[in-house]
Amino acid sequence: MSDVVNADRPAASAPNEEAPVLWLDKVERRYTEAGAPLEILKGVDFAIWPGETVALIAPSGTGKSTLLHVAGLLEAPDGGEVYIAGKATSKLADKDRTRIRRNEIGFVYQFHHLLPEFSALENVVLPQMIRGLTYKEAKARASELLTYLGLGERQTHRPAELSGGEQQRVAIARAVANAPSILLADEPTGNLDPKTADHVFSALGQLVRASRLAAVVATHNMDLAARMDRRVTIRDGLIVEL
Ligand SMILES: Nc1ncnc2c1ncn2[C@@H]1O[C@H](COP(=O)(O)OP(=O)(O)OP(=O)(O)O)[C@@H](O)[C@H]1O
Repeated sequence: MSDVVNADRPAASAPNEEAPVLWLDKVERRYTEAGAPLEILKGVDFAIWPGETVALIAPSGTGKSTLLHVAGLLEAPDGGEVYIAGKATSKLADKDRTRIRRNEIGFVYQFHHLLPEFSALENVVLPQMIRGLTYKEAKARASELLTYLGLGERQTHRPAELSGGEQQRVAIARAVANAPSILLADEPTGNLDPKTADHVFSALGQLVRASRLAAVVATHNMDLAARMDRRVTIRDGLIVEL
């Protein structure tokens, strides 16, 4: 039980006693540049609870992507611990970390990274089949999600036949296809015009609330950030509430 959060709760207090779904406990991350260490995260403490949305607003180069990569188990921290649903992840075998990432975490990037030769529907079906669902099951869920996001009539279109906002909504459907508990988004509307960004952001918010996802969204858009539950920044390698 030593890897389960109990006495050692995160400093931030939840509105109720529910455990945070993601907790970064004194997380450190450094790179080496020209032989010199570059300290990016210097002991980050950050927790987020189910159903919560947090905007991460920080200047370029301060470590937003690094933070999302570490939180999403794509990169290991150099110090500290990342807890997902109360479970410490740093000492897990690669295959267990991959399983947690696949089951619990959805990613949305600035550029959608959809597979160009597949339809919108197939792009949302594929991650579910990788997880072990049958095509029929995966298709039903994909179709339901795309319809929910206003793409019911666009399911058979390939990415190149969709607008930027539509492509990004497909990417959101793909990110949540396996019903993760955490959504990590890196500038998900950064590539869109303001009106389309607003649309995509609304769709994202609706989905997050309906599924009680915990969402961390890195954005430079203050209007969109204002619509989230909390806003944080990275200052001197630490997360600070705004
Ligand atoms: N693999 C790496 N090796 C060396 N340095 C890196 C590596 N990845 C990131 N960095 C450096 O770490 C710092 C933080 O990078 P990161 O991508 O997390 O910033 P960011 O806040 O997301 O920036 P942006 O808003 O421009 O995307 C930058 O100075 C970057 O050059």
